[in-house]
Amino acid sequence: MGNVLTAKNISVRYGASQVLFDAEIEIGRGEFVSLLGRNGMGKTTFVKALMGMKSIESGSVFFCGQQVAGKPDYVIARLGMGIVPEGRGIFPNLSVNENLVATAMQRKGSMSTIWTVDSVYELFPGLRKRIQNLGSDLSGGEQQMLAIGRALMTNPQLLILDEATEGLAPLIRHEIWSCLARLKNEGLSLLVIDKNIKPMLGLANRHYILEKGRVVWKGNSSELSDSPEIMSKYLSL
Ligand SMILES: Nc1ncnc2c1ncn2[C@@H]1O[C@H](COP(=O)(O)OP(=O)(O)OP(=O)(O)O)[C@@H](O)[C@H]1O
Repeated sequence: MGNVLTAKNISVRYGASQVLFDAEIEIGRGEFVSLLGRNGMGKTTFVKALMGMKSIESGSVFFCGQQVAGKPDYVIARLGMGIVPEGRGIFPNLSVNENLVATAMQRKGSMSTIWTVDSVYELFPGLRKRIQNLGSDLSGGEQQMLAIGRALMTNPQLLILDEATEGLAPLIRHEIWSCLARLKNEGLSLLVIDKNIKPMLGLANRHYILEKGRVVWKGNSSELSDSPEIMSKYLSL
């Protein structure tokens, strides 16, 4: 079926300092891929470069069969790249319902579900109870669910999550992982940045490790599980 995303030779700098060096990633349709690495290794920057939120110095990004490198973020989003950003990015002064409606794109994504406010509330029943509450009134876990719901409302071809379980209680984290497992089972392609390696080993098909802006390792979950030296060298595990 081909890849939903193929990025090659991605180099990015902030002013004088280069933070990505020929980074690459491939995501097959329906694949769950993780992007791993310690703090400050370039994961968020890589995702921003793929999304058109950070300009790239060189490299190519094929998304859904189109070259999107250099295109603005709203064009790439419209093609179906959805993001749950670090820090969640919800509107604090809009209600839960308004937050969801704000990103809605009624179209067929890569899943059998066409996401509407109702299907998001069915995925996260807790959010339905908070329908009229402002974004700022929600707990951290509820905000995270709302951020995922917002991204699903775009009916994406690829969903990217940057540290979606950070700072959440174990039970809520578990709920987020179950949600991602369900989305994967329904055929959504996912790219996930997260520090919790154990659930990632269970869920992800393949992994990429970034170290100082370079992809230093890639492989599947059993290869990573069988490489304790890689995990301790690059992930401090
Ligand atoms: N806006 C910016 N201006 C200058 N340097 C930046 C900027 N954003 C990030 N950097 C630098 O780029 C490097 C990569 O940062 P990035 O946030 O992409 O890493 P990360 O792997 O996502 O880390 P974290 O898990 O801490 O978010 C770091 O050295 C960081 O200090």
